[in-house]
Amino acid sequence: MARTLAQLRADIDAVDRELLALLNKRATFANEVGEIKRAEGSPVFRPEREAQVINGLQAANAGPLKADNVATIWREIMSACRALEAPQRVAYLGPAGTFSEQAAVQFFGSSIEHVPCVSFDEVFQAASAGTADFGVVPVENSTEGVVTRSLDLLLTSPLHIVGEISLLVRHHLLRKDRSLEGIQAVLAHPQALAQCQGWLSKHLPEVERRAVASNAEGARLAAQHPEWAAIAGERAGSEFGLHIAAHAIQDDAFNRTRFAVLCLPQVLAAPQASGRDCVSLVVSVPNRPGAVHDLLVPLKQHGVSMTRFESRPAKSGQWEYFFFIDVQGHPSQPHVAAALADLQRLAAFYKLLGTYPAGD
Ligand SMILES: C=C(O[C@@H]1C=C(C(=O)O)C=C[C@H]1O)C(=O)O
Repeated sequence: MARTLAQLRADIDAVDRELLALLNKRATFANEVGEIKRAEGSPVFRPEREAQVINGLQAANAGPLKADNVATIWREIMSACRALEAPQRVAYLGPAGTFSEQAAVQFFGSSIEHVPCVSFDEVFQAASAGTADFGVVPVENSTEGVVTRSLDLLLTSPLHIVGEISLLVRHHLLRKDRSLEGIQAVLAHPQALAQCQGWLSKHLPEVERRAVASNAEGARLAAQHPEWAAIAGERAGSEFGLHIAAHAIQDDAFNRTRFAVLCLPQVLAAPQASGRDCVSLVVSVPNRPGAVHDLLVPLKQHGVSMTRFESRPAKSGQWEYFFFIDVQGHPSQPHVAAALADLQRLAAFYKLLGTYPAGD
């Protein structure tokens, strides 16, 4: 005979008690791991280990839970276990409600200490000076391309990349009012204004577009000035009590932003191989014909695939460039190590930005 609602709920309650006991047992083990790490002076956060835990569980998952949900649940479990070892302080472009904050929470789980900053420069500074253990900054958007300030800061920063996360970015027009009537200015971070320029030109062609330090800052100001609207995500809207006057106004429905997770090598050295890894580096080449072509030959020769190639002006006034390159693999793999060694030999400037488990 089918069980009643009350019986099923009693079964769920019993399972929850078992889960709670098991989760606490897991947390006790993590605490012990923390003691060993403290004695050794080794890092609390081990992204490659967390990636292996999630990949292993997804492979073992018999369902009906979906693989994505398994990842989300365990990311939170590991975040709580990690916080027992030591709280991780994470810097990002604030205030509360930014996509950077969402990226930080999605990457580290919600058991972190938030260090909201007013600019990307301050995020780098907080993580370099030790006010935060990690920094999270956007590096690339699928509509607008690279986030130039982040790349320029990476070039000279002592921080290295230890992880990445990509978010689907949906921008809404947020306002005290629900209508588009009487809007005198639209406030947002320049990246968001650029990602919505088609919609703005069509629906609010005469309205001033005003760049502010972050989308959440725009939302905060729009909450105080009913004649202003902000472009930001849902998180910022609810944070500042605004209505969605127009939904998903970004020009590309699949608009995504990729964020890099940064820290000092003393906080966390390059993560070991997780099985699905990425290497980021920046190089420059001598200003002669064929130099860029020559640089890429070792990648082909050693069978290393390149997933990104971006150029940034070297600011020398000489039409010289830095190239930001991502390749698949880990330096512990001989073909990757050989390709990187060749690259280093050919480049006039070479800096390894980081080795880390590949994001989604
Ligand atoms: C428990 C550990 O510390 C942290 C927490 C983990 C977890 O909860 O599984 C995994 C890796 C670390 O980020 C560990 O290193 O094994």
